[in-house]
Amino acid sequence: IILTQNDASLVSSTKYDFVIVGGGTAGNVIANRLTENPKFKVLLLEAGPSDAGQLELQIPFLCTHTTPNTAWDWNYTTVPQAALNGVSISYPRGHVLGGSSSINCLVYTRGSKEDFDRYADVTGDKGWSWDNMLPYFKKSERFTPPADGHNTTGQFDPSVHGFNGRVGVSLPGAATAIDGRANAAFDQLGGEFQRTLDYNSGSPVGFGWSQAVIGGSKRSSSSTAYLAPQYLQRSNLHVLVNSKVSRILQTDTAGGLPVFRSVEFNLNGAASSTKVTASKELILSAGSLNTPQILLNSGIGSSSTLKSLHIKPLVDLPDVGENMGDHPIITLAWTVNSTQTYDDFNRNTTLQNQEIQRWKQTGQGVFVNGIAQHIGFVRVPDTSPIFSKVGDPAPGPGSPHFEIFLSNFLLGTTPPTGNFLSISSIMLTPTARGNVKLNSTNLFGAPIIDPQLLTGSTDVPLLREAVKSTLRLVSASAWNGYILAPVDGQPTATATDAELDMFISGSARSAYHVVGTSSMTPKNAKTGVVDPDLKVKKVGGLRIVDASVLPFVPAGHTQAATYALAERAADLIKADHS
Ligand SMILES: Cc1cc2nc3c(=O)[nH]c(=O)nc-3n(C[C@H](O)[C@H](O)[C@H](O)COP(=O)(O)OP(=O)(O)OC[C@H]3O[C@@H](n4cnc5c(N)ncnc54)[C@H](O)[C@@H]3O)c2cc1C
Repeated sequence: IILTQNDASLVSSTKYDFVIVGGGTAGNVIANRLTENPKFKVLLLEAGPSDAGQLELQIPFLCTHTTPNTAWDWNYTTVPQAALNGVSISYPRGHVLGGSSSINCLVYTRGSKEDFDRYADVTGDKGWSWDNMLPYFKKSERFTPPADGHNTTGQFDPSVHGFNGRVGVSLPGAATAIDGRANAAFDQLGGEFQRTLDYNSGSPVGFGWSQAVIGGSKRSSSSTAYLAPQYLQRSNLHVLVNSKVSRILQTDTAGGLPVFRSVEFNLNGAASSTKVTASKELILSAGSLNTPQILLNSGIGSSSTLKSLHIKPLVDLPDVGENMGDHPIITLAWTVNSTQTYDDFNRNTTLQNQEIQRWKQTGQGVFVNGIAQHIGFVRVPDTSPIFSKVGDPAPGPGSPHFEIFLSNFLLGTTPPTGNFLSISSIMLTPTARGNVKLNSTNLFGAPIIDPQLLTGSTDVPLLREAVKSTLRLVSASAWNGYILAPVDGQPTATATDAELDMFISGSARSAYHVVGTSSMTPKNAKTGVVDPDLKVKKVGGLRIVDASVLPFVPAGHTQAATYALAERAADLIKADHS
């Protein structure tokens, strides 16, 4: 049941087996799976509001309207980014039930087999390998016919998908004016643009139809999927929204280790805090930025840094908040000779409202689609000079270095007139590592976020390859008569590397795929924050289950990996308490 402010005393007087901090992508999976056992009493604490009834969170096309500067976003900003001409960039995170899965851009990509095999290698736990994780991808997924009911034969590989899980995943539900030309361009050019049946098979290289977290015509989030009414009816699940956890507290000592099973939270911004204690485990699922913030505020982190902030160090774990990995993204755009793009739906509120009515009444139309119709993954050849000094940052020879996706509109701020095609590239194998730290003047306010985007030695060269590849894609004759001109200031095929690099430093941003700030390392390793079973090192009673535990960002948008890791985590937790 979703509790209200009036139920605070019920929470204080209930004995919970598990308390989960953060009702986001991963946290709701854990809440759902643990309460499958009627003997477990679970409290889920979410800082943001409920997502119920919010159209912008439900309509796939409106995903770009959910952030920044909304009540559903933590509205974070990074520190100035040296490789981005010193600008501070907006860094959204979901602040609502469902977390970032309620506000993200819905793209469903898993990464490569080798990403997961590398997780297994670096943690010493084969459980994180692709072969072991594929059943968890399938367990979380409910592959669903697209809204327009078109024949999807040959557009995906059913053998790698789940059809009975929780999160709806679907191919595009409305055809767009660029579909035919995009497919023709892939086929004309071949090579790096070769098509693949399904990039979610573990071997992503190739281009195909986009897959998005859409069930029917609606966004499928961890809230709509894992906290659907039939699960919220469970009497052993209490969900408290508008409840911001400030820190966790040591409850006792076991086996020489401090045990942390209590949390302190403030309901609806109240000045006084409430405390609850889990009898079995506390699970932090506050995401890659807030999980380390909570740990640090609780005295778990680098002891010397904590001392300098006048926080009593309780557990020395210097890697808390370090090892941050994220994907840089850059979007190119062209004006096009068509009135069939989606730009008018972004700039004209009358048209937008008409389309919202159509979506509500029929579940059809433009708004059933997310941001991309086609997605492809490209691997830079092994012989590239980029790799000659430092080697290939990809986890293996079957993994891509960048992703390209096509949008039938200008992805970014829509100008008053014009029709556009956008092609965005995401550099998938960053070696830059950033960090998140407490803000010394406001420990519980926004943390200091520094992803250090594009500062790894192969980062700019690989993003430059992505831009070159995009320029080759638009050179296909399939676009003749359609693409008119690049938008102002954008490089063309004759640009030098120096010109491309200038464009990159002026235009690259984050794809918001931040991971790694509570990294998994082998049991007994001196580095890292959690063991491969996601238990926090050097303490008892505490696990972390969210994207922050992934030691490397996978070659894909990060929600699919987060769902799968949370599904496995739920099994690990259940097994420990069976
Ligand atoms: C704008 C945007 C677009 C994206 N687009 C895509 C995409 O298209 N495809 C894709 O796969 N991935 C995308 N991502 C990334 C993906 O959504 C995230 O990697 C993933 O959802 C992270 O899941 P999580 O469980 O780690 O954290 P989250 O889902 O962010 O959950 C953390 C939850 O904890 C809550 N919380 C935090 N601190 C506290 C506290 N102190 N007390 C109580 N609760 C707290 C938060 O409010 C939130 O609900 C996008 C992300 C963003 C921000």
